[in-house]
Amino acid sequence: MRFGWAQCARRVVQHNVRAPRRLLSSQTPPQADALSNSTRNIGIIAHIDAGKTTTTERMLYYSGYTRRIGDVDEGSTVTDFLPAERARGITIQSAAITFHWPPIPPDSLNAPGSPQLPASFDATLRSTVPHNINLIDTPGHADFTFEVLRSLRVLDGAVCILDGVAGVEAQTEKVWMQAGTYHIPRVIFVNKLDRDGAAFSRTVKEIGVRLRGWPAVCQIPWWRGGNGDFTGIGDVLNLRGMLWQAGGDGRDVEAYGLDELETTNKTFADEIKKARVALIELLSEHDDVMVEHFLEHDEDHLAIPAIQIMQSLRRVALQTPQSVIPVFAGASFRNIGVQPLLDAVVDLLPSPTERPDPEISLSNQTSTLSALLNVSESKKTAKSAKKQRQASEQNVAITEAKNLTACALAFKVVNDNKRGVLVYVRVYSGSIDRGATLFNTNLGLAGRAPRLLKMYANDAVEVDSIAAGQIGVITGLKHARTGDTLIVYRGLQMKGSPPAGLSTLQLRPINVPPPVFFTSIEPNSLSEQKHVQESLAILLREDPSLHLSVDEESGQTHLAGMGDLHLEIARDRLLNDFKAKARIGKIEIGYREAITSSTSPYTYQLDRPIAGKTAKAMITACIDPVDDSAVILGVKEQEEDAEDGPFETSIKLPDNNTLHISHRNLSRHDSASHKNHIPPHLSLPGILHSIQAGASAALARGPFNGFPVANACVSIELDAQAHLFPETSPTAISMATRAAISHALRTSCAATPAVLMEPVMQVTVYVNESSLGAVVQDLSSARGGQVLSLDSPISSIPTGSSENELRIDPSLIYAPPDPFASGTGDAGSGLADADAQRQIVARVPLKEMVGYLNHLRALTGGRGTFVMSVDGFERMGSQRQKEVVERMREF
Ligand SMILES: Nc1nc2c(ncn2[C@@H]2O[C@H](COP(=O)(O)OP(=O)(O)OP(=O)(O)O)[C@@H](O)[C@H]2O)c(=O)[nH]1
Repeated sequence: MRFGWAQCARRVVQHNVRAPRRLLSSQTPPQADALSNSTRNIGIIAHIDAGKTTTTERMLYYSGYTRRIGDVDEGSTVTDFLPAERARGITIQSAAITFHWPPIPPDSLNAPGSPQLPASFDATLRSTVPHNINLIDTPGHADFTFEVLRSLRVLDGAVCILDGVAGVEAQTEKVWMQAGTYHIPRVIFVNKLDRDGAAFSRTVKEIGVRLRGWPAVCQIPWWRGGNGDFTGIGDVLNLRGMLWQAGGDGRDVEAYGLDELETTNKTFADEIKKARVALIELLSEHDDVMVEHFLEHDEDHLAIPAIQIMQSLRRVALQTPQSVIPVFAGASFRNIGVQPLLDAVVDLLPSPTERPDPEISLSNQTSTLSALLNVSESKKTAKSAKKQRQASEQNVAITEAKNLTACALAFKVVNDNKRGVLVYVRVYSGSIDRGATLFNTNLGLAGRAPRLLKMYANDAVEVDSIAAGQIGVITGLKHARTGDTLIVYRGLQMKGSPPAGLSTLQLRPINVPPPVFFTSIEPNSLSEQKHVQESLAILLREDPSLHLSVDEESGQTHLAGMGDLHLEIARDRLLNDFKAKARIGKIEIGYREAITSSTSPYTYQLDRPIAGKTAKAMITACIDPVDDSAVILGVKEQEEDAEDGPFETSIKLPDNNTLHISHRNLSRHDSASHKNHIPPHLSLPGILHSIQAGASAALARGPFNGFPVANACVSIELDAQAHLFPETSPTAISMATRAAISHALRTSCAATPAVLMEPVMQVTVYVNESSLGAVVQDLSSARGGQVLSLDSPISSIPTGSSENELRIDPSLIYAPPDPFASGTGDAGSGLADADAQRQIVARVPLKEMVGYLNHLRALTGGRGTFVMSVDGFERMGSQRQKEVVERMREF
């Protein structure tokens, strides 16, 4: 008998909805709450090539957004729309697309309002009502980890796609853990089960061991004909087999009930029952309500209704930390398994209203957004003068919070050829209306939002507002960058700013890792310079993990980034997308240099015209090395508040540098005393800002070989009466600071030479036992690395979050047998075999890791993989340093 899934298939076939853009423009916006509840902000995460884009294309097709399925290999996908992505077949930028699942029926396209949600989902699956899905397809390549991180911040849930042949790969593990640190509930889709060598069972066991969660197998593969042909799935919740028509577009699906399967394919029917028992047992261990259902149904695993299982799965998937991971199966390239995955997104992943309150920082203190909006939270007594002051600033913010009408995070900036710069935002509270004045709390600037858009990959629809919980785009913002917080404040004027405390409100910022590769950029001619600079400025707004500096001596511009592919893509975008005419140098490793001796204070006096106006300023600077041979990655810029007394402040700069500014005659917090010392046309915050800008510029180019300076403490002594004049402008202060510090750097280097520091990576290599010796030998001898640990993945669980501490014995995980697996138990899991997988963790200089993948593949018969991230910068030995310096001279 055929039944069940056909109903769902019909839903897809019949509702062949066109792109839903008409819908948004014609429809009355639904109530914000209902909209939030029916919204899923989800990301697709995985290792490179697992099939994220291929799966996303199917999602768009089945939802009715596209009328044909895009193909990665033909370069016709919707989400990978950049020419560089299409040319390489990889995702570089996370694309944000909105669609509905299940699709909105064509006959209700013009109906007013959005689909009504039932009062409760006790008796109905969520996936029976159309939901609004904002999906972000993220890159899988390690060079774009920052792109993934900034997307994770705005997601409420994620689908992790695994390659059923490769299993859990190195980058998957990394992104999985990153999503875990943001407490993002995740489901897994084991893809590519149609490929030769696909091993669902081994993959499921790897999920348990390497992703450190209990896999809840919701579907099992249906291999037909005894030859491993993957044609459908066994639906463990609904106890049925689902068969996709071979070679079709995936809309023709037939369902076979357990009774029918018992007669036609008993082994498969038995396996579905076994999977059901395992699922109920697993859920009962983590969900008391499931235990009750089990008892109510006379301890019959097969008698529990699918809806109760789905509700239980949802409860456990939303637990923090997530210890149960729902697992689905398919082959998106063959159009198998994508619709049930979409149902799972709606049924199992949370709506924005079910997510933890977003973290904020306010006047250097962390809190949450709802605590800010809830005045009572603020009235905490503070003891020290410093704390009282901070509390009072916070109270200002909190009493004024009633006027905060929206708070959003700009998580992505894209330059669109047709529409100009698009700023993608996630709104966390209130609603941004068209024409609203937004205050950027990172830049301290106000700007208007003339147009608001909803994005359908590279297609856009204009909307009147973006409500809380939604992802949308603002056009026309001149300065907003990725990572900036935008607020709407009642009564805010374009030139004004919100009250003191509120103007410092920031949603959780992301630390940008230090760049480790760089290249030089030179405009082909003077007339090209402006366009090259403007194009670079847009690239930097889009991607804060790119860094720009100008080498004063050679006049060259240096662009630094996270990896060679990262810079290669930036170069392509500059030359091909922005049509900038420039010469781009070779990609080189970004070293740092550290001074080794202190200098005495040196005063630089600037007295020359700037832009036709007389400019004067004096700055006294000295510099000390920080006694630390390895730079700890501390790139967060943070101003530390000094206690009361003479004015003193320390600002942490990237690369373990510190800027210390003092002024004997000023009091830290008595602004009345400032008026007596600081010329009226200047302000203390403005002066500090100019000094910081000058210091950053000076430290960007070291005295030894022009690499950025690391591990230095710069002290600036400011004497407003002696150093500031009526002709002193912020630019003059910045230039004088830069000159004073550059002089100090040269003095130090002349006394004792500076030393070079090189980026050292933490490398995790996954190899089979048989290649372990060769790889360890290569890492530690040929590459000068230091092996830190050598484990089978099961015993190498890092400590940290409690999620990471979950250890799972693979023999306790249920997984159906793979068609060609041998032996029992862990057969095919790759975990108990003699040639089991091993994990090597080592610290290796980045220079030695260039081109490592090919070498590793040669050493391991193509089976080894690795991930790496910057661990810090370390002083180089003199021979190594000499070689690098000689090579740099050629460069
Ligand atoms: N046989 C088979 N191939 C697949 C399947 N899904 C994806 N592929 C192929 O795998 C390759 C990578 O697919 P993508 O969708 O680009 O993978 P991705 O995860 O988006 O890759 P990045 O964005 O570069 O990380 C392409 O050649 C796809 O055609 C599948 O289910 N079966």
